[in-house]
Amino acid sequence: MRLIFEHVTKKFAQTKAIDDVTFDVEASCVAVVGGNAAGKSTLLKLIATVLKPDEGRVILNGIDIVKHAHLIRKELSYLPEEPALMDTLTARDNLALFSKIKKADYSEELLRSLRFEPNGKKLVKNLSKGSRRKLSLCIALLGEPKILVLDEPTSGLDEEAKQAFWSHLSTLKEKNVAMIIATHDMEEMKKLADFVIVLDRGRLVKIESLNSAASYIQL
Ligand SMILES: Nc1ncnc2c1ncn2[C@@H]1O[C@H](COP(=O)(O)OP(=O)(O)OP(=O)(O)O)[C@@H](O)[C@H]1O
Repeated sequence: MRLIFEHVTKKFAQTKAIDDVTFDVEASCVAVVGGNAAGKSTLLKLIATVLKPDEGRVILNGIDIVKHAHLIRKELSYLPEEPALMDTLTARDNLALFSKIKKADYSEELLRSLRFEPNGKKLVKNLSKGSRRKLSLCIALLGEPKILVLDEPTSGLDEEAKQAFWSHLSTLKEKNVAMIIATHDMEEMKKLADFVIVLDRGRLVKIESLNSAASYIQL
């Protein structure tokens, strides 16, 4: 994956959530880190084409994603920090519904690999935070997307589920799935990521390579 940010700014009223960010990375897996309100979720939303920049361009694999959002949306799956689930349906019904929307069946193997055992009768609104997270992850991974944009994917997961998830991502990386992940789980991310992008109050403060095979140009 090649991801280019060219002088990208995104404002909310007076707040510059992303402030003149510029980088050019070629990598399979990019970690986005920073403290609260650093701009991580906003950066991911720009890549997922949920938001448009006020200034600048975002180019993903040669495509200007503001001009051609529909092309990127076909290949990309986005897990928001607060995923929208159908609360009044069961987990299985959610999986069936999102499978239809994404035109991709879910497999028992996927559920097992994320340690998710959906309870037949419970409605999603009554599930624990961790179970809701596992369900959201299963939905995000439906249909074998080529690019994953994941916002705090392991938040609320227990240790076993976290390990299972990182190991699943590692397998996907071997299958050439590209990933951009905002996380506080840096120990695990260091094993997976080729680059770490560090944000602070909307500014790019550091971009660090963790893998000599990956490359970047900070313009
Ligand atoms: N929809 C919005 N309306 C107004 N301000 C927003 C909106 N989204 C983000 N912001 C502001 O933009 C800044 C960056 O927010 P963002 O959610 O991108 O940060 P973050 O690094 O993901 O934070 P956290 O780790 O706390 O989730 C914050 O000051 C936030 O209040």
